[in-house]
Amino acid sequence: MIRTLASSHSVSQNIPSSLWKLGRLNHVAIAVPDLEKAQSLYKDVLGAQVSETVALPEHGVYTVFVELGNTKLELLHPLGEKSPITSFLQKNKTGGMHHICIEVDDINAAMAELKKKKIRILSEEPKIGAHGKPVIFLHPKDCHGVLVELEQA
Ligand SMILES: C[C@@H](C(=O)O)C(=O)SCCNC(=O)CCNC(=O)[C@H](O)C(C)(C)COP(=O)(O)OP(=O)(O)OC[C@H]1O[C@@H](n2cnc3c(N)ncnc32)[C@H](O)[C@@H]1OP(=O)(O)O
Ligand SMILES: [Co+2]
Repeated sequence: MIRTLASSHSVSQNIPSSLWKLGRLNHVAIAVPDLEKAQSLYKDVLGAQVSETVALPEHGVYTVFVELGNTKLELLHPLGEKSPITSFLQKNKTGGMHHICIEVDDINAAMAELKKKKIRILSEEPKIGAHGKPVIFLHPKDCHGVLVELEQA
């Protein structure tokens, strides 16, 4: 149902009764064809605090984190022949927004419920993500065109 916003700014709350809930936005990930150039943009041009490059062979990516205070950017570059971001970069040659990562308080409960709701989860089990915590990915075609990563808070 569509509600027209008049004088009130209250947002209608429709909280499903589930065993888990969404938390903070952990990061927004950007896939880039040249990691050093992207690192330099955020560090030298925009003046952000930027991490070293970390290789995550389990995920097939190199990552760099940019600190933004309320959240982070994750710069991604393919690692290895089977990187999950290779075809994305072939389609988006100058790079582009690749996924968002939202924290959850119980990733196993989230996984069980989302499976029941026919949202495709892109691994059999959670993997350990860039912050040493379990993560899963939800298929972009089941999330209105956005690849969604869920990370155990
Ligand atoms: C370290 C960790 C962390 O932060 O802790 C990370 O983030 S690791 C970050 C890297 N890891 C991951 O992304 C893992 C999960 N991702 C995957 O398994 C894959 O990337 C898929 C999402 C399945 C897509 O794989 P691939 O691009 O090879 O498949 P595909 O070319 O057949 O794509 C299927 C359809 O999805 C679309 N598609 C592909 N990637 C997309 C994306 N990032 N956002 C939105 N749509 C996307 C394609 O355009 C295509 O749509 P059309 O059919 O309409 O053309
Ligand atoms: Co990520």
